[in-house]
Amino acid sequence: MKKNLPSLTRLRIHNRLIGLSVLMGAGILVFLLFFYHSFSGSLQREKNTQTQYLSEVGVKVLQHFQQLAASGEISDQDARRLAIGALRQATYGDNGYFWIVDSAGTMLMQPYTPEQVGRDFSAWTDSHGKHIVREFIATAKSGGGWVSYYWPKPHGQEPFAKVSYVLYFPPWDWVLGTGVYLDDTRANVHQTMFQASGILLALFAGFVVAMVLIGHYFLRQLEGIAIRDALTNLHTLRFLREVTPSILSKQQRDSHRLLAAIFIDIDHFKRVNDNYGHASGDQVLVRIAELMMSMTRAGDFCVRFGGEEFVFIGFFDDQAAILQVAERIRTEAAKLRFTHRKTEYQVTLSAGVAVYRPGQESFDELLQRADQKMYEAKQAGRNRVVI
Ligand SMILES: Nc1nc2c(ncn2[C@@H]2O[C@H](COP(=O)(O)OP(=O)(O)OP(=O)(O)O)[C@@H](O)[C@H]2O)c(=O)[nH]1
Repeated sequence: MKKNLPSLTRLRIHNRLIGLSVLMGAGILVFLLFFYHSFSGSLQREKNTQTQYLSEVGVKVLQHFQQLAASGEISDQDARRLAIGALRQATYGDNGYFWIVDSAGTMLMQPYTPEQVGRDFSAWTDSHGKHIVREFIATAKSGGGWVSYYWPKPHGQEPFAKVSYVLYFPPWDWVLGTGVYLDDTRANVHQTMFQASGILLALFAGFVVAMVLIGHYFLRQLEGIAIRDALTNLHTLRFLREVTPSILSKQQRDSHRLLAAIFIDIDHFKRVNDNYGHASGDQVLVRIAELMMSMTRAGDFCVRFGGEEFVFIGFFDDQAAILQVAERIRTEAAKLRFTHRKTEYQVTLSAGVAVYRPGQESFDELLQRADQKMYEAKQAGRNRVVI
């Protein structure tokens, strides 16, 4: 009999592991959705803060040149020209740039559409009909802030949703703005999400592999506990219950062979414990178990049924073969020599044999009959096999 957990138990454990993995996968998906939602929100806020910060830097550049003019180092006209020149060069990010209008709505600087410079945009509306330049001026003059509108990207015609941070520079009566296109932010979110999902999926895969390996390890440990008796290393009664259906179906497949149970009980075992101690009793149990195991062939197996009761389950060609095995276990057991503090002692055992009657009885009834035969062996004087 293979040393495996019964298939039903294995199936249950596997189903639980699969269920756990599916649950974890769903958890990761929910986490990714939540992450996507909160990350796109916070990235948008972060980009908005950046545009504010850049506008403030832009105003500092204006201040710098304005102060040079105020100190007389350069003319006011040169200061304005140099400031515009510096900010025209200062592009950032994917499609970021500075622009400047005056408070009358005239475009003073736009790096990508220089033909617009000098034109009056005060009445200009974006593709959604919004008077954006008026809003720039009003927002900037009231302390600065963000304005949403539609504007083409550098080197393009099609307008895209954009958010600009606008600030007013009173000395020159200029409005300066910086901005981000919302779809650029979204593209950033998608790229980051793609990377994050890759990392998470790799971690998840690693976790599943680790879980399978750890699960496999504990399964092996459990198999050992559930299948084998700790003292004798024989199969447990629980294991016998689990494999009963497969024993019976094997019997149906090999119906020409006899399925037999040999019920074995050590005679006067209580005396061994009483006379030589429990550890000696354990030693006897271990040696008898080893003896039984040595008699097994492929398909047979031995079970520790109770304290000093064992069952040998096997398939045999005929009744003589069953009796031969039962007798060999009995006679070989009687030859075993045990010692306790230089005192030598031996044990005998009684065995009851029953052959399965297909269609007439259950497996439990087979065991009961074997037990009954063993009882008869005890009654008849012990150290014998009864069939
Ligand atoms: N050492 C040891 N003793 C055990 C173990 N399990 C059960 N026993 C002992 O086995 C003994 C069984 O005694 P009984 O049921 O009276 O049977 P017996 O003395 O073998 O007498 P018969 O079966 O009538 O021949 C008890 O003393 C139990 O304590 C075990 O794991 N180790």
